[in-house]
Amino acid sequence: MEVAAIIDSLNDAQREAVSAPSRSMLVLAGAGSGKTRVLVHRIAWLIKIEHISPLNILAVTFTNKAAKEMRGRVEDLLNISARSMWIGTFHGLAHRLLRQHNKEAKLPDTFQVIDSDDQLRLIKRLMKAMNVDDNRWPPKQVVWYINAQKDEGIRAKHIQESSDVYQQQLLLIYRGYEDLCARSGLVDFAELLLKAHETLRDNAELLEFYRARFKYVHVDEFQDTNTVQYAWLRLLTEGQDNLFVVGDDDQSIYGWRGAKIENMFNFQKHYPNHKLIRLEQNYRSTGNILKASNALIACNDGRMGKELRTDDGDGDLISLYSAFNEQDEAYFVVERIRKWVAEGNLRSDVAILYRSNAQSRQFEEKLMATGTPYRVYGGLRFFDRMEIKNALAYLFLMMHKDNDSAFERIINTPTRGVGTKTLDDIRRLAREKQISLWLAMLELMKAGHFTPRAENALKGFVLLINNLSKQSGELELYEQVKNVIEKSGLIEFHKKEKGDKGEARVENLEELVNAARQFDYDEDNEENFSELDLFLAHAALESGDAQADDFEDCVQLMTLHSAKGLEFPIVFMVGLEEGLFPSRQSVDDIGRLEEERRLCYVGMTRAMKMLYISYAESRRLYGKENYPRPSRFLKEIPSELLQEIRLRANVSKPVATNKQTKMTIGTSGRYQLGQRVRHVKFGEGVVLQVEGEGAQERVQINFANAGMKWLMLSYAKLEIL
Ligand SMILES: Nc1ncnc2c1ncn2[C@@H]1O[C@H](COP(=O)(O)OP(=O)(O)OP(=O)(O)O)[C@@H](O)[C@H]1O
Ligand SMILES: [Mg+2]
Repeated sequence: MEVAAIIDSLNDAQREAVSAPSRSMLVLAGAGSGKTRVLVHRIAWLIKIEHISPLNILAVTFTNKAAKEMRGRVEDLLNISARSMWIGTFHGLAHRLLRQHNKEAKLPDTFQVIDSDDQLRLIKRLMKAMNVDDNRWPPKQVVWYINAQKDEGIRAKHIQESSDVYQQQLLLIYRGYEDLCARSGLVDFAELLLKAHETLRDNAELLEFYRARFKYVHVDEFQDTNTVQYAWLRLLTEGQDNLFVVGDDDQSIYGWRGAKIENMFNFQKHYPNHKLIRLEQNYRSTGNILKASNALIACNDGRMGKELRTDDGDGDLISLYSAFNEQDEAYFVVERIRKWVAEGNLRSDVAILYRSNAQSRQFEEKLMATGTPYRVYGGLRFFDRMEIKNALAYLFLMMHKDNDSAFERIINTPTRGVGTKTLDDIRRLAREKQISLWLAMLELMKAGHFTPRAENALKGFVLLINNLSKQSGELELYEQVKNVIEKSGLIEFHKKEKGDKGEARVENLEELVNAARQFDYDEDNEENFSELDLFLAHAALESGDAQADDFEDCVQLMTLHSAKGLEFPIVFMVGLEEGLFPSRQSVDDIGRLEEERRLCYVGMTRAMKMLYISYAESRRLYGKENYPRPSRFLKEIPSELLQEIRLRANVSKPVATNKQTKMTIGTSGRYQLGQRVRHVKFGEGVVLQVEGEGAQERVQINFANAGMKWLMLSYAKLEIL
């Protein structure tokens, strides 16, 4: 009976993987073949049938959302709580380990995690202090360099001095950055992983402890592990033959961030006793979606080779829409969604997937204009929003006065009359004496260095922060947050802002109080850390998708990267244009191009029932009008699987009746969307929008040679073609 509950809903190959006697295992299989499902059922099997304690199980997933889901599904299968099981992302688990063993890790017990944004600020400040030319060494590239070293397990001390000026400077900055972080107890994301690895590697006792504890180690999306992550897994499992990984080489999409597809080959070498299981049945997508995805990925070389089939029918053809421009593309998508919802379906069935975050705005605007609830995953995460980061900075600073990045953020937010000169003086002293900005400020105040006006402003600030920290001891976590956003003046500050923006910021700040109220840390051995500290670490690590569950039924927007592992009945994959997808940077490099193709494969295989692909004939990108060619990936999909959507029948009609959108057909009725016209001077073009009435009637036309133009109809002589 119990066995049945765990393996009945699996096919033979899945069952074999789930119920195999303990040993290392590689489940190598394409998208939607049930790899993640196998992982969940394997864990349930170990606990229920093999009577393994959840304490002995470690599971690494790719996102916090996936981790939550995994825990939930195991609990559902077993009807028990799996709280004691370590399950999370590599970063989350590394953080947990470092928190519990900060002494062994040589970190102060109040170390703080900084996100990529903070990291960039820190680098910028450091480079300024070091007088480094940021044209020659752009800070973003410096950050990239440092993280790339850390992902490979390389510290500054491992790098040889170089006679190359450029390289040598990078090394000096890396060194300076390591010192700065060590001095101020700051840990960036790459550092979390590296430090977690070093801590285990260099502490035999600790390593023994964890090896004995984690008898069963599981990894989802193994193809996207980087060097340090894999080294960490190896340390934990050495000599134990208990590493259970699932992955798909065709879905490796984080090479640009240091992920090593080779880890899949390395695994086979390092765990010679492993069992290899292939899953070949796809349970997610229709036959046509699968055929199209298979054909696309077949264009890559050097694959490990996999077959995928489905017992499902062929389903609909894949719809292809060629839009005039990015606005038209968004109209099309949003109208299709409205139709879907009007037919009684859920909005959350629909995902819009794009290559770059900047593409989301068009869709957001159209969704907003039509009153369609939506949610953007990734992108600007809740905790990354400016007002939230400001509030968090107050919390940081009241806990840790030496947190310079928090200090910089709020010393004059809300504005309190601290000028650049005052701040520069503080920075200079801090640099000279190697002390925190906070201390430097106090010293200068004591010395009577400032003008009375600046002095007053700073006094107010010191009083505020000191009072906040004094009060914090007596308050619940959410009360502390509430106290901070009120007393700091942040709420007032944003209330005074004009328009919706300020209002939205105030709402977000209030939402932060909610987030604190709901914050629930379910981990043991946390005596070192206050609840507020844990909350702040959570804010740095949380990828923003955890809150999604609480929202109403909404359309899901996300980048292709963040769609990994997920599935949706309807997928719109947009912006299939050369230079966007594949990205501009990848088209000249075969390795990167193949990674883009895998990303396209990931996108297509998210779709269960319907897949829409679109591209725009003209697109504003980075402030410039472009006329891109359709993506080469479109040609790699067999044409008999594609169905082109004709514009007039599908777009102009529903849009025309919708008063909330700006697109109207115009009062004269002479011009239709998509109407081809000729202008004496500009030549041939296509009508995109008509606005206004009578003498004011204007029309927007995309001319093949002259680009986009608005013309007054009463003047322009247009010939209808
Ligand atoms: N044996 C099965 N019977 C019915 N449904 C299944 C079976 N195996 C998997 N599924 C379903 O198929 C879908 C895809 O499964 P899952 O997400 O585990 O695939 P995956 O291999 O992890 O995909 P990806 O590579 O995209 O991460 C899910 O909805 C899952 O519940
Ligand atoms: Mg999966």
